[in-house]
Amino acid sequence: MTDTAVETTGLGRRYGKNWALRDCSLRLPAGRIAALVGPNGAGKSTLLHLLVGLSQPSAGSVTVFGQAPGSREVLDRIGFVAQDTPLYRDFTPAELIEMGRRLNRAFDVGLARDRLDQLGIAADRAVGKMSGGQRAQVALTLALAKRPRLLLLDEPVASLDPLARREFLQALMGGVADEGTTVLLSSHLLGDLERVCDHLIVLNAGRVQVLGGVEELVADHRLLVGAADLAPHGLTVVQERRTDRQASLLVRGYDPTVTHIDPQWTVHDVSLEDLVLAYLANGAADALPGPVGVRP
Ligand SMILES: Nc1ncnc2c1ncn2[C@@H]1O[C@H](COP(=O)(O)OP(=O)(O)OP(=O)(O)O)[C@@H](O)[C@H]1O
Repeated sequence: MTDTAVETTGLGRRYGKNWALRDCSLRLPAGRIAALVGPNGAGKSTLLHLLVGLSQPSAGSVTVFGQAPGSREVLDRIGFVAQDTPLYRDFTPAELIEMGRRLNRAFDVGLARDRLDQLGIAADRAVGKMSGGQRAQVALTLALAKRPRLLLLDEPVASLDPLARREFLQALMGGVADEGTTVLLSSHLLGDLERVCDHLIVLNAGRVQVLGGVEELVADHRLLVGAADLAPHGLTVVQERRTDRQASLLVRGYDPTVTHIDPQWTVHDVSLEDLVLAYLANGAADALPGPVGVRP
């Protein structure tokens, strides 16, 4: 038994000349709910596919619970909901549940049926005739019924309405809190992620840009606002915005006992959304474990 769910070292995946993922080194402790965030084309699906063994590394290495991805033993422990929730469209949920039971040794048929019942999703209707949101719920149900130790979700809530999204995330939280499941959840909906995730991975242009616990990261950043001509110096600035008179600086590692700022300047907490957007806007800044870094 290992307390590390996912570990990658120098992991890279290239398509032709282009690196979809480069030099990715990260560790995801077991039991965490991690947000995987980044702009379109940042490499999120590529990373998830490498973890499931659907794609092979071009460089570096990856382990899931200490083993190479793709083996039967590892696959038994992973639930994966791919982007656009591909399901056999002519099949009904009842048939998909039966297929899940035959393919997975630990498949929980009762859990799957009960969950669909609660959601009011008919077990005997072809999934191809369902709405995108209902299909997403069926796909999540099948993944949860595997009782996975690692749940990988590639933009699972994109097609859900706000109520369904909340239900989905609550079910996710409930399910994983009971079971201690590790979750890696790719999404563009930063507000949702802030509520459910305790760990953050930001990918930008194929690289890991930010990595760490959400609480620690949020606590380590501040927004400083004040007159532009009195702007403080010597701070690690992630993003700077200026008008003629005013400046606002999103900074990392601000310590009021060390850095003096003008009393007219104000200091504000940041949300996870502020933090992620600031890093994405400044591709040269990063917040990785280890020394504060600005890449050459
Ligand atoms: N099979 C493939 N063949 C060629 N290029 C690919 C392939 N899969 C992904 N890519 C490229 O790799 C890069 C990363 O793609 P990926 O799908 O991992 O991004 P993403 O972060 O999941 O994006 P999105 O948020 O749009 O889903 C993109 O430039 C994409 O065009």
